[in-house]
Amino acid sequence: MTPSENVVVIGAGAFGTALAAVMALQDRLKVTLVGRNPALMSDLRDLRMHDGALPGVPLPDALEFSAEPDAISEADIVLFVMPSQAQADAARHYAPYLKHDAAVVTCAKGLERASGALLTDVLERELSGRPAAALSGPGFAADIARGLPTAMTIAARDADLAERLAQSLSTPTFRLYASADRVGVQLGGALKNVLAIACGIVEGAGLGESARAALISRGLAEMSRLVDRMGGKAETVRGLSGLGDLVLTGTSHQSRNLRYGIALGQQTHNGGSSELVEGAFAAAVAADLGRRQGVDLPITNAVADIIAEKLAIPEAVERLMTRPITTE
Ligand SMILES: NC(=O)C1=CN([C@@H]2O[C@H](COP(=O)(O)OP(=O)(O)OC[C@H]3O[C@@H](n4cnc5c(N)ncnc54)[C@H](OP(=O)(O)O)[C@@H]3O)[C@@H](O)[C@H]2O)C=CC1
Ligand SMILES: O=C(CO)COP(=O)(O)O
Repeated sequence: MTPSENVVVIGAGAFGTALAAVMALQDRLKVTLVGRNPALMSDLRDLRMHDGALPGVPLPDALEFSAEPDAISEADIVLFVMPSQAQADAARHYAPYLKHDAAVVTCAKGLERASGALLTDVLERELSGRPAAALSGPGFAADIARGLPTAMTIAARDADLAERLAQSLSTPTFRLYASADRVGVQLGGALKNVLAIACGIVEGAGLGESARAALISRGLAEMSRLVDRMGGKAETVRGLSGLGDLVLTGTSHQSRNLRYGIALGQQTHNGGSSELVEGAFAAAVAADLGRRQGVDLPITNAVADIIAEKLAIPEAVERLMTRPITTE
């Protein structure tokens, strides 16, 4: 079958490689993984393995690799899969090579540190207003790349675009749901990382499983309040990108955010992790957003203060537990 759509995934880390690998198994898609390191891209092409990002996972023969920015020039759909704080730079770098009608999708989970902006707004700012979609939800790169069943959400302001992207990019093992709530989907993805750190702190400090359940539940309430205030739908946070991803990363040791929180809770964190921990950036940004929007985010604020070493864990627990009694 001749592929009917051309997909480029920019960012050859764990998630970018996993998305490219699962999509390249579909005959209807021509998929290219674009990275910025020519030696790595050449190795991936030759070895069909990315041991640095996805050890032991073979990459499909149909997947193409490039380190050249003009590899995106024929793409119908371009996925930006680098850390949140690199999205603006990457968009600026690749903008001159984008086809005029290409759909662009951010696959990072976070907020821009300098502005507090959602990443779809960052892409639209850097790409002259071209409409951007966001992909988020529960799915570890290793699970996706191994073909384990996963479901995520793709959100665009235009519901037709979200549905078209969900149809195009879904596979028999990687199922996408369409949403028109970009705000809810992206705040869910950014805040769940902060709450996963909170769950890790609870685990690392030995505060118990009951405390973790309370955090997940009250964390979800916090997410809903911010989403509502920012113009999204509170019900979105009960979906894949809120509750789904919070349950996954708040309980699984595969999560880098959870592991970072555990190290904080055990007081073994040495401040210098080489892993990407999106929630460590998002905590302060979300806390600031909450203050500016007048939204109460007690768990997020506590995580931000613990990371900034302004608050010790026992004080954080006392602060959360002695808040005025209220209704649920
Ligand atoms: N891993 C996972 O399971 C999931 C991750 N995500 C999200 O995906 C995003 C990326 O995470 P992940 O892939 O795990 O991270 P990794 O650390 O594995 O990879 C990040 C990749 O981004 C590349 N990169 C960094 N800056 C730029 C830039 N300016 N231009 C182009 N490429 C750049 C890096 O390239 P280089 O090596 O050259 O520095 C690297 O290949 C995060 O926001 C994360 O939350 C979402 C769902 C699942
Ligand atoms: O977002 C993820 C899975 O949905 C990955 O979580 P971590 O970034 O915490 O590893």
